[in-house]
Amino acid sequence: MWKIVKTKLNRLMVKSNQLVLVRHGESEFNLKNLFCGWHDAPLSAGGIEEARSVAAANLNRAKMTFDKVYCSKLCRSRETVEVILSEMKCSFLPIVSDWRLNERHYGNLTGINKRALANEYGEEMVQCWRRNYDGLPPAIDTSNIYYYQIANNPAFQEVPPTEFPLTESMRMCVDRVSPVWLEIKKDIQKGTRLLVVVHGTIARSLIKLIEDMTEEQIEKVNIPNCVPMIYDFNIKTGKLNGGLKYLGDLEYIEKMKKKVAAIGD
Ligand SMILES: O=C(OP(=O)(O)O)[C@H](O)COP(=O)(O)O
Repeated sequence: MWKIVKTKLNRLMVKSNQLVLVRHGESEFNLKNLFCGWHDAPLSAGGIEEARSVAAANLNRAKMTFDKVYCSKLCRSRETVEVILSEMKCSFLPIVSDWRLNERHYGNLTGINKRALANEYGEEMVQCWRRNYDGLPPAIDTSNIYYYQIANNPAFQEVPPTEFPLTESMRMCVDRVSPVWLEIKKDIQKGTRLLVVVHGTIARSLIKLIEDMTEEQIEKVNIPNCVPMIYDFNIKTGKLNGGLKYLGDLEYIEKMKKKVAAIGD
């Protein structure tokens, strides 16, 4: 007991605390270049390997340790957490899975190939749906083959019916993520070391809130799968000590950012 109190006291005396953000490993929908959103696609074999050899390996190499993990209700986020914790030998850590960290709902674009959509509507329209802060895909309806799977997913039973989205812009995502960010920030200021494993748009929403970025700035940010992103905070003020740091091979990270930014094949 005394040992735990002493460790916590030591941590608070250190005066700074780090937050690690990770986008989940490649999902089967990422692999096929399909809009995914609230569809519950599992990790691909490559995604499981990324969680092991990119996320966990870099975290182990940097000797990172955690007290608590946040993830979404989507299995690609949870599966990534499980691989990382197993590789880091800390599967005992508490995991908070919160529906408000689910990926942006891609509306009726869910399940559509990005290149096929660009061929039909043009690249500019597709990039507007993907990255414009107010880009709002058409609402999902029963003509979408994933409509019922999403509506009836038992993992989403905690979502209040009035808040269950049919489509979302990034602005709407930032609004839903904001209260979770305040909870995360409280943990950071208590000295709790956090790993947050989420999705492309949710990581971008958190980055916007953390760095107080403008809409134009966040539209240009693209998040590679499984690359740990680290922020250092002053515990007392809650303010950032410096900017975002990526863990891993910089050439690989730049290549993967470009891949995510592109519409793909
Ligand atoms: O579900 C998605 O995000 P995720 O793979 O991070 O969960 C999106 O389909 C990613 O596509 P985008 O990069 O065009 O926003």
